[in-house]
Amino acid sequence: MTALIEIRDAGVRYLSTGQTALQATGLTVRPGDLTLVSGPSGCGKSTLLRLINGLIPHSYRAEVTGEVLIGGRPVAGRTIRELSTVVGTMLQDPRKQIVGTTVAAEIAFGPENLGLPRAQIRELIAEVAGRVGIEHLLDRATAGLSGGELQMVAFAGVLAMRPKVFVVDEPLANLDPAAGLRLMRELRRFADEGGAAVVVEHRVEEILEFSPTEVLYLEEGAPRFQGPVEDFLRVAPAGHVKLPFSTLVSRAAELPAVPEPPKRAAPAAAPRLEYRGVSLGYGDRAVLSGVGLALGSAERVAVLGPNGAGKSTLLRAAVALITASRGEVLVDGSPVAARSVADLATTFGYVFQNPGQALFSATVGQELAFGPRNLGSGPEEIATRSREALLAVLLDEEKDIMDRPPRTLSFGQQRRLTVALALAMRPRTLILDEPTAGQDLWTTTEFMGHALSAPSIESVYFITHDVDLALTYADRIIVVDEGGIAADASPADLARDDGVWSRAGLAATSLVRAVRDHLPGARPIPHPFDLARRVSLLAPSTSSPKEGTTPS
Ligand SMILES: Nc1ncnc2c1ncn2[C@@H]1O[C@H](COP(=O)(O)OP(=O)(O)OP(=O)(O)O)[C@@H](O)[C@H]1O
Ligand SMILES: Nc1ncnc2c1ncn2[C@@H]1O[C@H](COP(=O)(O)OP(=O)(O)OP(=O)(O)O)[C@@H](O)[C@H]1O
Repeated sequence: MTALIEIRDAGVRYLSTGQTALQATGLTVRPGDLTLVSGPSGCGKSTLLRLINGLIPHSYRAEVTGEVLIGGRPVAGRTIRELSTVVGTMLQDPRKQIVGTTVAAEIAFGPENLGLPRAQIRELIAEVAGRVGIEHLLDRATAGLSGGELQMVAFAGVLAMRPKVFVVDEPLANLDPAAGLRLMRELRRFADEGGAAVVVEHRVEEILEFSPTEVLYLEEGAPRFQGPVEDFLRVAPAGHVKLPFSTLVSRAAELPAVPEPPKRAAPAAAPRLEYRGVSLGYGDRAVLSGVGLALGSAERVAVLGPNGAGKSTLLRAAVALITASRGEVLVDGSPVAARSVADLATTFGYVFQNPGQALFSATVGQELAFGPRNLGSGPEEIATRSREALLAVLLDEEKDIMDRPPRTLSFGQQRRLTVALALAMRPRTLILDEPTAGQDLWTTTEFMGHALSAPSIESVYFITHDVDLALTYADRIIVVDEGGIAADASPADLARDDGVWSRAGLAATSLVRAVRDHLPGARPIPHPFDLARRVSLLAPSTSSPKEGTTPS
């Protein structure tokens, strides 16, 4: 049987930086395969996908060695257009691939280019939208969709092209658990029907039930493990990929210990952010109504909820990116509308879901200087702030970082850069929309730890679909659903509240199940900051001998 993808001893060096991003990598994908690619942020996962879909060398200037065959034929000499009929790609940032102004037009775009008759296209739109659960969005403008909605629309657009192979770059970060499940089911079905899928994902636990055929684990651009998933679970670096809780417990001794960042008591009497009877929406689309909520100045608050529920909308109001149609939003006790831009910028460091919305300078150095310069900082002060911020997000050692154009960083590195931009303003509260997208577990733990230890930071409010991240980092979890605040509780109480959990479509991950089983009624998960503590607190009796080491 001809392999759909055959990569032999491939290497990639980007010409813009001279950096080798991939070396000595091989991969064979046959019909029926679902291949999982994992590895730390910046290890070369997206680079590998770009080799498969032809973006390298067509759209990125790069020196390529080795051999890449798609559908049995070398990619060299084939156009991206031709390759796109074989390989369907879902990028990490869906905004980069959506061309249709409405959702229906987006799904129709590929089939129209393939010259399919109108009636068939109409049927295809209905079928694909039904399969991925976006029928209700068909008439919507793509410009006004939430991050997760957009991701599913991009997926539907690719599905409608009927490719032979799907390559999907970190699909789960922006999706609520139900949508993630729908997407993974479609990919499995796609493979079972004779296609194949290559999925880049850190959240290994969530891919396991879809029986990946093979795992390729990259580190610093080279394969460190390649083989069956059962073997991978034994040797995978436990601090880097999200493994099932039982696997973590059995390998607790290997987990990195990261100290919990200091908490600074807040002298302020008023909450940092308060909503009094607040309604928010876009034009005549009401999203949230009658919200009453007070977030403290020294709290770590996670915001969970389904795609499109209004999580980003809620927090955008903190920095006046959206104005309440009713009620009042207060910052440190006074109306947000009355506060100056500079004042808001030093109160809240706001990090968008999509780095493209925040990065616009020619180099990382200019990007970092922009905010502090507007606050009146001089060159020395700017240099100090930039250095500190890069250190906090683990980008200080990246080659020639200050002179690099931001677009030459990996997606995860770009996301961390946007956190650095916020930190350079020395805000008191960080607001992070999906902080873990593009980040492996170790990077997340480290950079969240560093960021929260930054001297100015008193509190952090973060939006996430990663239930475990919310359980381990937050003091308090807020669930946004059905136009309002559906729950507001401590992580431990919320984990045990089966009602909210299923109503809001949250995933009962293996950690959630462990909380429910191991510590009935106790006050558990006292936001154990690091994994080792989390494991020891939840299952003190089960630490077993070290099994395997890092993959080799
Ligand atoms: N600029 C906009 N114009 C019109 N509607 C919008 C706009 N931005 C968001 N919406 C709609 O408002 C609702 C809430 O969007 P929001 O981005 O707050 O959701 P979210 O909970 O953050 O979702 P996700 O988990 O997918 O990021 C969605 O139905 C979305 O389609
Ligand atoms: N266009 C580019 N030009 C130069 N260097 C690049 C470019 N894109 C990525 N790199 C570099 O190549 C390396 C691999 O990047 P890649 O995007 O493949 O990583 P990744 O594993 O997908 O990361 P992430 O999980 O953070 O998205 C990184 O060091 C990155 O900085």
